[in-house]
Amino acid sequence: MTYNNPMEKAMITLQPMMSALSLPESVRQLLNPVMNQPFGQFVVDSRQVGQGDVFVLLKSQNATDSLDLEKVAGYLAQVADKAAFVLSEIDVSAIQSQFMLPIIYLPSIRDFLGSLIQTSLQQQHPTKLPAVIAVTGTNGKTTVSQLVAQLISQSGIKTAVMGTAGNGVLGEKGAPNLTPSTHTTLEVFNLQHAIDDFAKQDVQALAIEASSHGLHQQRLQGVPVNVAIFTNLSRDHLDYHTDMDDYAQAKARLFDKAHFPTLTHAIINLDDEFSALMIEAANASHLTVWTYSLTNDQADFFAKTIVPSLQGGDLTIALSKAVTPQGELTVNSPLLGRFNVANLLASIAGALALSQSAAMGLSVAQIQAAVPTLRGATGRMDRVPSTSSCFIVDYAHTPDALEQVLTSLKSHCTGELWAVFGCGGDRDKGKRPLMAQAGLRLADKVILTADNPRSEDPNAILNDMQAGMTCEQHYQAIIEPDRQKAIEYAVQHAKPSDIVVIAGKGHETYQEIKGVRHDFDDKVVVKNAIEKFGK
Ligand SMILES: CC(=O)N[C@H]1[C@@H](OP(=O)(O)OP(=O)(O)OC[C@H]2O[C@@H](n3ccc(=O)[nH]c3=O)[C@H](O)[C@@H]2O)O[C@H](CO)[C@@H](O)[C@@H]1O[C@H](C)C(=O)N[C@@H](C)C(=O)N[C@H](CCC(=O)O)C(=O)O
Ligand SMILES: Nc1ncnc2c1ncn2[C@@H]1O[C@H](COP(=O)(O)OP(=O)(O)OP(=O)(O)O)[C@@H](O)[C@H]1O
Ligand SMILES: N[C@H](CCC[C@H](N)C(=O)O)C(=O)O
Ligand SMILES: [Mg+2]
Repeated sequence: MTYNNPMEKAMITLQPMMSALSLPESVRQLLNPVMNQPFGQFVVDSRQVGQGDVFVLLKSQNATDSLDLEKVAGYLAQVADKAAFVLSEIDVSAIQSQFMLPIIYLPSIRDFLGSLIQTSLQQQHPTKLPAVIAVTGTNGKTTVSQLVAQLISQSGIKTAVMGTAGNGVLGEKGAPNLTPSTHTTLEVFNLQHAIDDFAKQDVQALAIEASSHGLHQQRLQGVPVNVAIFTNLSRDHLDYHTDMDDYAQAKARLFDKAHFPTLTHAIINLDDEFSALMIEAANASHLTVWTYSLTNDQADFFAKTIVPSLQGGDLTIALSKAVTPQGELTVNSPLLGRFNVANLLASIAGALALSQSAAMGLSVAQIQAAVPTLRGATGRMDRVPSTSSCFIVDYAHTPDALEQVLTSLKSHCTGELWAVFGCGGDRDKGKRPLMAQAGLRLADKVILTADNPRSEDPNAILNDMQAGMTCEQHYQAIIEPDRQKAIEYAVQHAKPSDIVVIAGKGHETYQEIKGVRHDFDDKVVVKNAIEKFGK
């Protein structure tokens, strides 16, 4: 996404924006020299800076690049003849004299950058921003954000969604019309512009995924979040976060009013061991906390009965008096998998909370009516039609997700359960053997293959996955680095009563090998294999 600044675009100044921003006095003073300097817009990438723009220079997340002044000098040289001035997170005093433009050092800029961008957009064309529900957690963010968006949209409220599977406004009957996204949580500039675009289209509600990277890097700063949802926390991203505690603290930021002053409600999964940390953060911010659970009848949203099937399940959900005097909700859910009952509870709670927070007038009855019409997110527990075996494309790419998926499917499987999956390159290596072990423990037949190797050697990733495997497990697993061949093998050899799950790439339409993205869509490959082998 790029936003050009055509010369005819009105120039603005910082001065009139000040009353809408709560900036520390020290920051205001630092900004004084450029307070009345006209500019076009804030831009965070030197390559996209147009004439008269402000270049916001951010520190790299890459440890070796983070203070590489030679690289930074290159970025500054690129904008020197164009930018009105520079706001820098990096101390460039050692090279500043090379450039004839004002450079203001603001090490805390991420604390207010989103608000700064949003206020500048508001100054150019005022809009009413949507009410926002943000979803964090290791697994289930895309699913919950899409479900909650559908529940709200079905009641006639114009709703948008942003996340891994794409960004867009929900169309009629709640079908999302998504433009592919570069990130689960966009970087601050693209995120604020996307929200501004939604506001211009009169979007009233927005469900957004908050990744731990996004929270840690403050990409969501300035997003007016009303309701925050926590799904769960399990091993992932320990290439980026130092340990599970650091990872959990990043997630907990979403429940802190110091970061999101517009928060009113927190929706928290009581079944997760990190729920206490999230509840603590929410309580410290005096939020209304609603919990949900599959096992604990003290939760505000409790799945009292679950009758699962391969088509979804019949549920009775007990609602606490703190939420509604209405008591119980009986629904038929079209979503496959026990964990999707948890996702549904989170979504129902989120929709009711957003309605309360932003006075949208959504009723429990409206939500109940919408549940049977819900569609799961594409590529999550997604059945590919076949006249024989059951083929499912799923996005499990963590040990816990794989375990949840296989456990759910095992209970419906009268034949053998197959799992075809790999692990992504340039991502947390520690999860590789854990994913393999989850597959080997729960599936009868396992095919280890490539996911997105990115810059890594696919065979090296497969070796990491096989670390610690016993002789018996080696016998149980087939290793096939070619993902298409792996899928075709499973489709060809599956018997009618078998269930085959192809996990890890879900909605993705590419496979990234040595930095190049090749067309690859698990659902298309499965469909073609079904045709090829007459399944
Ligand atoms: C680890 C990580 O999050 N990296 C992100 C980070 O990269 P970086 O700091 O290394 O970027 P950089 O290239 O050094 O640039 C630093 C700054 O200089 C600027 N720059 C850079 C080059 C240039 O010529 N001129 C210039 O001004 C950049 O715009 C940036 O502001 O900032 C970049 C720009 O915003 C992001 O694109 C990049 O995401 C990378 C591609 C990535 O793969 N991120 C993944 C891990 C991620 O964020 N994933 C989560 C989801 C995880 C999950 O849910 O499972 C997500 O939210 O998508
Ligand atoms: N509540 C849950 N608990 C455990 N596993 C889940 C849950 N919901 C979904 N999953 C599993 O995780 C996979 C990814 O789900 P989803 O895309 O909704 O998660 P996400 O948090 O958005 O992932 P990402 O970090 O890639 O954005 C699903 O395909 C399913 O296998
Ligand atoms: N949001 C996740 C997606 C992983 C999907 C999997 N297919 C892979 O490429 O590892 C990540 O960026 O870690
Ligand atoms: Mg996601």
